Amino acid sequence: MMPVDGRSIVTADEMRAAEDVAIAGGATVESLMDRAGREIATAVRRLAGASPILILCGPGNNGGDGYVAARLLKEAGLDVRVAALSEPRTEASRAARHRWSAAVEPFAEAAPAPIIVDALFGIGLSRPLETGAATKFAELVETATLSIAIDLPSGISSDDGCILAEVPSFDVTLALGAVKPSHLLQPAANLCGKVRILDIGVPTRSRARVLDRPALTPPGPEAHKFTRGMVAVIGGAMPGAARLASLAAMHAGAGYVLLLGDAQGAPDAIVHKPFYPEALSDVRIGALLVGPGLGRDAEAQAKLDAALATDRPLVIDGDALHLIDPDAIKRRSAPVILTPHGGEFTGMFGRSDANKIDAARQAAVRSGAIVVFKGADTVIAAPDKRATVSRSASVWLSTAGTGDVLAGTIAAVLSTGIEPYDAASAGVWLHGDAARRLGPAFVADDLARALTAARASL
Ligand SMILES: NC(=O)C1=CN([C@@H]2O[C@H](COP(=O)(O)OP(=O)(O)OC[C@H]3O[C@@H](n4cnc5c(N)ncnc54)[C@H](O)[C@@H]3O)[C@@H](O)[C@H]2O)[C@H](O)CC1
Ligand SMILES: [K+]
Repeated sequence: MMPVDGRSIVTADEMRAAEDVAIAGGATVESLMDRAGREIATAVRRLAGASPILILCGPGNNGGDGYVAARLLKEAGLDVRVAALSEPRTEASRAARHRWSAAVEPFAEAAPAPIIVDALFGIGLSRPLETGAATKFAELVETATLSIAIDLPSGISSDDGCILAEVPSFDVTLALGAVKPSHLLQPAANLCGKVRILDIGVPTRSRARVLDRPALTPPGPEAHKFTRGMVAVIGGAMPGAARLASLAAMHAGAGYVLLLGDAQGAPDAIVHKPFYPEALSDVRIGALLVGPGLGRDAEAQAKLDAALATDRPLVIDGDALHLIDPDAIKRRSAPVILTPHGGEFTGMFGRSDANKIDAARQAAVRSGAIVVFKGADTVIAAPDKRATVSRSASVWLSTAGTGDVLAGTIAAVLSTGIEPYDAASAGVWLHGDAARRLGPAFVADDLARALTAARASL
């Protein structure tokens, strides 16, 4: 059972293509299923101990994996029952069913068990479970002491984070071969519990990955405040937001933070001046941040235009996202990172039918910028189609000012001169780690200060 951080995210089609490559290389569906079943049995044994197990098998190869695992767990001496939703319909799952020598209970009549293993549907789910089956399924999962989904909780579609019918939430999901988008994208991700990957011997390729702990180096002995990174934050109508972003930039490791606006109450370490456009052309500025609390009036627009006119790397957040034309960003030669939440994203790029990963990619291609599409399932995408998805963030991040903190954090990392996509990813990681450290009910100021500990942990 492998943790998911840093691993590739593959769609159902990419998984099937990987399976085809393995089969062209000499594997068979049966051999892949045997391997998957063996890995599942080992994982379930580790998780379940000696408790009685009920495995729910569906008609496809997900069900086939369930029959193989059931046989191996029974051979290992465990108390295992199988209930099937219908007869197996694929050749491999029929063969696996055939090798299960004990009874197969009708699904509708299956008695509960402490351990439930869901092998009803995996990446092949194409429509919601029928109402009766969905109700029975929820009952069995909810009364179990431990519920384990094989590949995906049955009822969620693999690639878009959507829940097709009411699906109970699981304690553990064992992703076969690789994580799929719905293990990370909301609302489906919330039903998966802990996600672990089982190696089934099918190598996968993808340009999408799960966010991993970044490799940021500490300052060297020759470092000074400007080589550590200088961040300039443009203040506006709501000065608290820019102050918060400045505070975050300091705690995320910037060497010098210049706040161009009202700095009342900000720490003395933050240098402050009234806004003047020429200040933005200082060649020592490693990252310019515009947007938090900027306002949306003519003055705000003028400040944004001044920022866009410089050749400094730029983070655009909050109000500035409402003022900017995404197609205009492409004309800039220096890097741009956009940090929209859902509403800002739709406002800028319109509604998209694509999943959140592809929507962020399309926005990155259109704007030529790195797009940080925020949420509990933040996606970072680059114009070259690289994408990184953050594991579910702390629910306590849903409080005022945390977006300003993220923007300041990303600006701090960007100011050190590292590649913008890596800077955005590292910023998202530091922000999430700071939130994890704080636990419940923190305020954005605490979050900014907790970045010191997050940064120190790298
Ligand atoms: N990808 C791999 O390398 C391996 C995957 N394995 C496992 O196989 C499943 C995918 O199997 P597949 O047969 O394609 O799909 P499912 O088992 O998810 O089920 C599809 C099956 O069910 C029918 N169906 C779809 N939705 C419903 C519904 N709501 N109600 C009733 N019937 C439905 C559909 O028509 C099909 O007949 C993957 O997740 C892994 O678990 C291999 O075992 C190992 C290699
Ligand atoms: K399943």
